[in-house]
Amino acid sequence: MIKVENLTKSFLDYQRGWVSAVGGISFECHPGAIFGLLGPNGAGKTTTLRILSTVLKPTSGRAVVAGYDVMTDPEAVRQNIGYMSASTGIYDRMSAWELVEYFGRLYGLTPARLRDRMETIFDWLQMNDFRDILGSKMSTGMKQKVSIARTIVHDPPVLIFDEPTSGLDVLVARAVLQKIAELRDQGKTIVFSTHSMHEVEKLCSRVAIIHKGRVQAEGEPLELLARYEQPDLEELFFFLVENAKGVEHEPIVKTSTSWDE
Ligand SMILES: Nc1ncnc2c1ncn2[C@@H]1O[C@H](COP(=O)(O)OP(=O)(O)OP(=O)(O)O)[C@@H](O)[C@H]1O
Repeated sequence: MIKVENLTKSFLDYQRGWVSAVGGISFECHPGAIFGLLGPNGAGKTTTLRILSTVLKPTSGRAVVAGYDVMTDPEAVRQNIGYMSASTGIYDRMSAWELVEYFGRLYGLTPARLRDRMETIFDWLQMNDFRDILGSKMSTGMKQKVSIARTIVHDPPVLIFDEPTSGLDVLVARAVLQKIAELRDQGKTIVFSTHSMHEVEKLCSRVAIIHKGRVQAEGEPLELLARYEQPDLEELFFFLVENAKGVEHEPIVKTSTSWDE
């Protein structure tokens, strides 16, 4: 499961001073459930997910993923998650099979276990027709399937998807959402970020609406509509964004051209 407590992250940006990208986010997500982070551009979704996947260190607060603290046990966290970001790449000169195999080896799977996992995944994602196609020749839909395959090859209990349908046509997006729902039904703990209220309605058992680095509301979608007396998620979203409280940017305290990554 995932437990996030009062997580914050600030960056030093030489034009804006200290930017508080995440200003005290808390939530929990359990096995067999999908937790959605819904927010506009710059809300702090990617930063939160990058902390959960140990790419970034938090400024303060705590995040426990699959039983391991991201600060004190990042290696164990990485073994237990699959993280798919917008830049989860496909290599032009590797075939679908070679790429997934390569990531399986990086995760330390034995040859027999890796072979078994790959046969299962290639069947499940219907990738057998393009096993030997190079990345440079793949369609967007094929690439997205390979990205999912490389994310789950080591069968991690926790999956983190950063805007997994961004830039996809409706057919490919629908197929991706269907597979995420099936992973949930297999008992995975899933957190994903999106701009799409429709995706939240379809998939998420709980959602945090994030704006200006803060959780503006968190709960079950239907319960949130009742709590804020809004007719649908779209109205709720605009209501919360219009009334959002944010984290103020602190003034520049020193000059720097480096970003705190
Ligand atoms: N490395 C960095 N240095 C400085 N500021 C950063 C850095 N990374 C993110 N930010 C700032 O933090 C804020 C939150 O960014 P983040 O990428 O987490 O938002 P997001 O919700 O994922 O948005 P999007 O939907 O556009 O990806 C933004 O103001 C962004 O400019």
